[in-house]
Amino acid sequence: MGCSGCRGRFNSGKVLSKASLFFTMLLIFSYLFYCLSGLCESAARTLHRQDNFMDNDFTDELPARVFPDAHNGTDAAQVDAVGHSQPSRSIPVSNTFGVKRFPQAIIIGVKKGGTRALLEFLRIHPDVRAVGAEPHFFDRFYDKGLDWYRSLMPRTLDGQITMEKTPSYFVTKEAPARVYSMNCQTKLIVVVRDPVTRAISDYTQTLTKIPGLPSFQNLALKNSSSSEIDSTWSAVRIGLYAKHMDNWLQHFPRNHFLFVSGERLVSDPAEEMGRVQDFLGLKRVVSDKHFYFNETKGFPCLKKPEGSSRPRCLGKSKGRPHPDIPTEVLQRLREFYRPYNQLFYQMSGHNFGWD
Ligand SMILES: Nc1ncnc2c1ncn2[C@@H]1O[C@H](COP(=O)(O)OS(=O)(=O)O)[C@@H](OP(=O)(O)O)[C@H]1O
Repeated sequence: MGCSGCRGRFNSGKVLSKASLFFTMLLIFSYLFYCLSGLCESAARTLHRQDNFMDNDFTDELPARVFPDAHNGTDAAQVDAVGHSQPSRSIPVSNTFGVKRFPQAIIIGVKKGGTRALLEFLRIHPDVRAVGAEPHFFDRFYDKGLDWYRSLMPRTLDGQITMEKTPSYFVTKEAPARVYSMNCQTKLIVVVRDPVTRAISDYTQTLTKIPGLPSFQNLALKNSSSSEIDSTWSAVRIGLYAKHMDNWLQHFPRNHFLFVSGERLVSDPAEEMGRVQDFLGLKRVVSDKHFYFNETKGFPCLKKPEGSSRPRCLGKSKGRPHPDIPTEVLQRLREFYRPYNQLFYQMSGHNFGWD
């Protein structure tokens, strides 16, 4: 009895353990099948993405070294329709699939051109994976070595493109040779914007950090009695696109570059994204169905993705109101930039119509 009871228990135990083994195997196979069909990867990416579309004065300017979590978005804030950050509630997902690769494409500039918008729009694409924060490897942290740089990259599966954006590369003398020595096939994207508005945008950003900053006109002109532009001021110098481009063209052929219009990225993001996807050899997945114009923000934002409660705009540091600048100073700046712009139109093969 005891024995049969035991046997009985043993038998039912055997049945139970067989059943549980069967269900465990079933679970493992289903999970493997799910992952092999790429679904678990995209689920993980969805969670990362929701975290990564955040206020960018925060991520843009924080190098990877200081805040490594910004790269996978695990400690990020979410941004609502008008750019208010909210604490992230999603579960961090550790993604161990794929391989960390050097970026095949880099957004190298220009500062305040619309680089964050471009990167975040690209991240909707299932074949693009990008670092959240700016790595600043080719300008500030080059001595850390290529292995350090690669370690910052997200893992990618075959066929996916790794990307990063650091707008200061465009104006860094050493950057072209350094990028070339990493990979001479690197695709380079430059988001350009009218250099006058770009300078004001740059100044507006500095003003938020240094409230007692002299006026724009004080900094832009060599002295108050002359109308000579001070091209040593970084806000002015960065806008000499032809000069910086010349440095890049010493190392890379023209067909390695794509010039994105910062203005059109705002007025017609889908069209501009079409060009970018073609350049990267990607299927045109990001299209007008992903965007809507947010009246409060005054900029295009991403439509509410499936399963998310909120549409997504860039953070409040993107699309700040600019101070009024005297007309004669604007006029003077336009004259100053005109010859450089003309040269840049020739170099890029595109007239951006800033004059
Ligand atoms: N969709 C959308 N939403 C918000 N802002 C947008 C968008 N598209 C382009 N822009 C413009 O991007 C400008 C900031 O450029 P960057 O992201 O390159 O700045 S940074 O260099 O990374 O600091 C930012 O400049 P400011 O308007 O001067 O703030 C915007 O004009």
